[in-house]
Amino acid sequence: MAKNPVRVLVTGAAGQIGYAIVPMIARGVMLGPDQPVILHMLDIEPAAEALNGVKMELIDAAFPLLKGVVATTDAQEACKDVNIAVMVGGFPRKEGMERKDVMSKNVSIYKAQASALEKHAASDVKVLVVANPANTNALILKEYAPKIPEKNITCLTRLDHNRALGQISEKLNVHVGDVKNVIIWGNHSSTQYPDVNHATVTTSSGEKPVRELVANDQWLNTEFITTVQQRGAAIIKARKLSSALSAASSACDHIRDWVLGTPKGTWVSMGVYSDGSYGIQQGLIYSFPVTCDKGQWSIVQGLKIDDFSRGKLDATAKELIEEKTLAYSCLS
Ligand SMILES: NC(=O)C1=CN([C@@H]2O[C@H](COP(=O)(O)OP(=O)(O)OC[C@H]3O[C@@H](n4cnc5c(N)ncnc54)[C@H](O)[C@@H]3O)[C@@H](O)[C@H]2O)C=CC1
Ligand SMILES: O=C([O-])CC(=O)C(=O)O
Repeated sequence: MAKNPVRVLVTGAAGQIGYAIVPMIARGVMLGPDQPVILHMLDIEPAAEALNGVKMELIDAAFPLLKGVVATTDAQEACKDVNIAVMVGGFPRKEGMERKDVMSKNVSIYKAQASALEKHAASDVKVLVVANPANTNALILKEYAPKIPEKNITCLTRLDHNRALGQISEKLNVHVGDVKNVIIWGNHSSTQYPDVNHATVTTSSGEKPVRELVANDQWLNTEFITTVQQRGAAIIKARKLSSALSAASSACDHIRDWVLGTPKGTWVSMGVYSDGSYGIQQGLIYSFPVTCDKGQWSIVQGLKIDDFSRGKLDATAKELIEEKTLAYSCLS
């Protein structure tokens, strides 16, 4: 029997990531090739015409799984009965703007959209915040939508995770699909800590630790980390636009694994509400290694954290605490 359609909201749908992600969702990349979807697309009034253009293209693409499209500038209408919400809409930093100005605009947007989601979305809606500052926007959304379970509000660090897999694959000249269990700890910012201490590569003679195969701790502890931390900036420099196809693809990976589960023996990175694991204070949205089963994520426990890693985990937590303080000062 055919499945009932799942309603998927994409905010900022007329933007770059929006344009890349909606055809992926309509093709089953996010929820599977047998899962019909109804797309809800939200953008703001100045982008209404462009948003309608995206809707026209979705109709023209004749996707068999796409059972309906809602394209609107009304947040309440956009959020109505949605099961999945991918929050991409936001205010980008413009020349001359201070970090506080960007933070102020975005936390106000996320406060308002939290209320629309809480009132109108399905009670078990799963939320993924992509727009920057992603962790702090997600935290604000959580605080202002108290009826949405905190476990249902996450932010995207899967792009950083995939970037780390990509760098190891390039370094070792192995297929990216054979590399697993890297970790992104902390903030989706340049303080994030890409950690390979538990990562492995599947080889013809079994699974081998990445550290052993790379055999270059100097590279792993310096250049590898900064390359992943700075990859977003490198893409902006090269494209004069920020990452869109990789961000869209990683957002699909995030939701797919969350809903359909992670493969046995594999974890992924997700920005989730800290429960105090690994000494990270509660009350932050922090990226941890997680496994997913039956629509629920769980933080991977018991990984050994050496002194080098401890310092990095704490430094990115410190930045998130500062962002949280700044966000609240913008809202007060
Ligand atoms: N977490 C991650 O890994 C990544 C995050 N990003 C972030 O994703 C966000 C979107 O990036 P792009 O698509 O490249 O930007 P973009 O500027 O092309 O698109 C953003 C869209 O959001 C819309 N928007 C603005 N305010 C809105 C509101 N209140 N409600 C609904 N829509 C609204 C804009 O009109 C625009 O269409 C940015 O904040 C970017 O920094 C980008 C790449 C990776
Ligand atoms: O900095 C940006 O706007 C883009 C971004 O988050 C990334 O590519 O990781």
